[in-house]
Amino acid sequence: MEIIPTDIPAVKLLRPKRFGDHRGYFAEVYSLPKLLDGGIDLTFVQDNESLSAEQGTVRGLHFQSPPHAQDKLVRCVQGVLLDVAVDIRKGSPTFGQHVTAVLSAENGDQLLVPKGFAHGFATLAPDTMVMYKVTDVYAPQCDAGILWKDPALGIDWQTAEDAAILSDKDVKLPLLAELDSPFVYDPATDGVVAAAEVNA
Ligand SMILES: Cc1cn([C@H]2C[C@H](O)[C@@H](COP(=O)(O)OP(=O)(O)O[C@H]3O[C@@H](C)C(=O)[C@@H](O)[C@H]3O)O2)c(=O)[nH]c1=O
Repeated sequence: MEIIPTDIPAVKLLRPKRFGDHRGYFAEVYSLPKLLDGGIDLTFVQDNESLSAEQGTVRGLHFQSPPHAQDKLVRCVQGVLLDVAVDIRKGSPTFGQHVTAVLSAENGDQLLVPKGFAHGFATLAPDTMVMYKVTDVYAPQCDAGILWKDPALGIDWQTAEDAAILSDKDVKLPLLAELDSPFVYDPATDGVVAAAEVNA
């Protein structure tokens, strides 16, 4: 398992080793000890899967607020997608900046999107299936997000804006400037403390 830093160090690209032979390949796509070796100490409690039929489907940008904030380990098992993580940690030197990664069934790459980031993706092929592990359960009362095409984010989604397919919920999400982020950057850990803890 290669763990590759990105432009925002808290976001990591994971590349599982593939053992190819005449049948195809074998890969460990998740290994607790290998992640621990790489300094990633997370307990995942739920595995999610979504299928998007059309190329140009955009899901995001989403996060769950504390006390149900989630780290996400995202991979593509069919098709190809552009995965996006936006830093929404107040006080972070990279606040408002983002990381993108092309994840595909072919490349097997995974993106680790930590707490304090809004996450989304655009499908770059039809019938794209995404699987991701999360460190907290679904909590609809903590569900929040930012508008995917917020010009302040400057994300190149590789998708025509007027043709993108979104949920009714996602077209109404606020701009980053309208969001009071619940995450505060912690320079000691390059992670987050919940705003509630800071104010306590
Ligand atoms: C996320 C989620 C949704 N649901 C339900 C709620 C709803 O009826 C249906 C579809 O939910 P959504 O429209 O929120 O699904 P979707 O837009 O695919 O949401 C996902 O987007 C990506 C980008 C993420 O990062 C995820 O964390 C999640 O927010 O599934 C669960 O039961 N459990 C879950 O964990």
